[in-house]
Amino acid sequence: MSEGQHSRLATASSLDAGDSLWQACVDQLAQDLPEQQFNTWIKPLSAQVSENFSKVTLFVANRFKLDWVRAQYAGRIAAVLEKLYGQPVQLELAITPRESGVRTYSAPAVAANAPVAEAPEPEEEIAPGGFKSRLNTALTFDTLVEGTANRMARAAAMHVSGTPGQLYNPLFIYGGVGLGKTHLVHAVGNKLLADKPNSKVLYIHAEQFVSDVVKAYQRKTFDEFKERYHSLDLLLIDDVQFFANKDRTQEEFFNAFEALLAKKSHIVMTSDTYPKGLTDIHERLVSRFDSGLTVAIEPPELEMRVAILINKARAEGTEMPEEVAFFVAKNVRSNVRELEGALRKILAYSRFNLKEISIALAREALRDLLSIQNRQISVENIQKTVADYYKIKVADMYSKKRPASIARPRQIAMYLAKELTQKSLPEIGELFGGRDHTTVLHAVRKISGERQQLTELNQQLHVLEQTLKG
Ligand SMILES: Nc1ncnc2c1ncn2[C@@H]1O[C@H](COP(=O)(O)OP(=O)(O)OP(=O)(O)O)[C@@H](O)[C@H]1O
Repeated sequence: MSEGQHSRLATASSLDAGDSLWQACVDQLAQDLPEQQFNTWIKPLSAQVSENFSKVTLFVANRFKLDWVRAQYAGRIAAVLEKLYGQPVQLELAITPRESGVRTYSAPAVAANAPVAEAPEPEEEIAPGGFKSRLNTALTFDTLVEGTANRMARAAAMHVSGTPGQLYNPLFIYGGVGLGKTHLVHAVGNKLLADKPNSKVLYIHAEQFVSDVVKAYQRKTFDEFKERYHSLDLLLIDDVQFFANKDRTQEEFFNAFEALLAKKSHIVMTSDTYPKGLTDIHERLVSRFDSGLTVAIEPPELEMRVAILINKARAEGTEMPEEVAFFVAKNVRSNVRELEGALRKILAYSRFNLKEISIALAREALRDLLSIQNRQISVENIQKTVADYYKIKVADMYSKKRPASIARPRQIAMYLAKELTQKSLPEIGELFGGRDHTTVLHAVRKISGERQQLTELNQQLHVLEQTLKG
């Protein structure tokens, strides 16, 4: 890299780099701290990073929080910043000025299933007439990379945003954490508002709906509540699994649901599981969830992960070489949120060290993450986890027995071994009692084909993958 490139990096991107440093720190803390602590104390912080990154000022809402963050977290935050930056960083805490003109960086929404009350307020789109849609305008179809994993869900969502109230009502989108469900529903709302700005669109997290019901109940304002919800053209509701065990909420949602469908308004829902997999939700609601179109979003496949990395890096003003994207995509497999975290670490690392992005740099920036992965996912671990899950003996993974009750879990374990480790087909065959690589290939193809067709198998694989990834 030339001298000129050095100074360009150091100056032109110093604001972005400050942003990246703080975001990388937040990502690390999200992994290190219990979710509750992270959401309460770290996520609401905003940071101001000095020009040369030697000083970071954190802004906290009030004196009480300032004292608490200083006592409980300042040391830890400083240590993470130092590790990321490679030099000691001076940390200061301050109370957020009321009319602050300073540019600060807020924590991104990194933690899964964060309680809505503590989530950062989304940018609110005020449609004519003053209706607040609560949409995040950054989450559009344009910024959502398409791949096999989300093709169907994306196509259905596109269709709904173009002609709401007709086909696929309700649209029920399900999948594991960080796979883009929230992004997709915001995209539906943003597209509809772009096409028809007078539409009444509302995005709401299921927990917020629960809390609206509780408030309406306490304040006896059910008429307003009903008017608000029943008058919508498009209701986007995220994470409906949170309705479990909330009877009153389920009743109100049922009413809203019926009212909206009757007037041909559209409902788009997301959940971490398919409707019949939901627990503690009334049957009449579950059957309605399933009465339109139910589509899954799968974990992104390799090519899609590569494309996501390259696109997101470009959006940050950086070209990520394809081989680096491939290296990262091979190693970070579980979901898009983790990919984003890995990308932020790499960008921050490259900016602070004034080094171009390469595989060596990515390996260095992600060393903690890679070592955790290498430690956790081994073929032995997969065999044990799958055997436990299907209640067979680990020894059956190597045995020659063929009854379906044993052969199938064995095929599932082979499939997972191919998916989650770097081992080749012959190596996997060897670890499964010296089987031929064609046997492994057959298992991998069979299970991945069936996974597309059989919801129950897909669900079991999701559970196994989550378990193995820790
Ligand atoms: N296909 C994609 N292309 C680009 N960005 C994506 C894609 N899928 C997900 N993302 C990004 O990944 C992050 C996580 O996605 P999102 O919050 O939508 O996940 P989710 O499925 O709703 O997860 P959770 O269940 O944890 O809420 C977001 O920043 C989102 O923009």
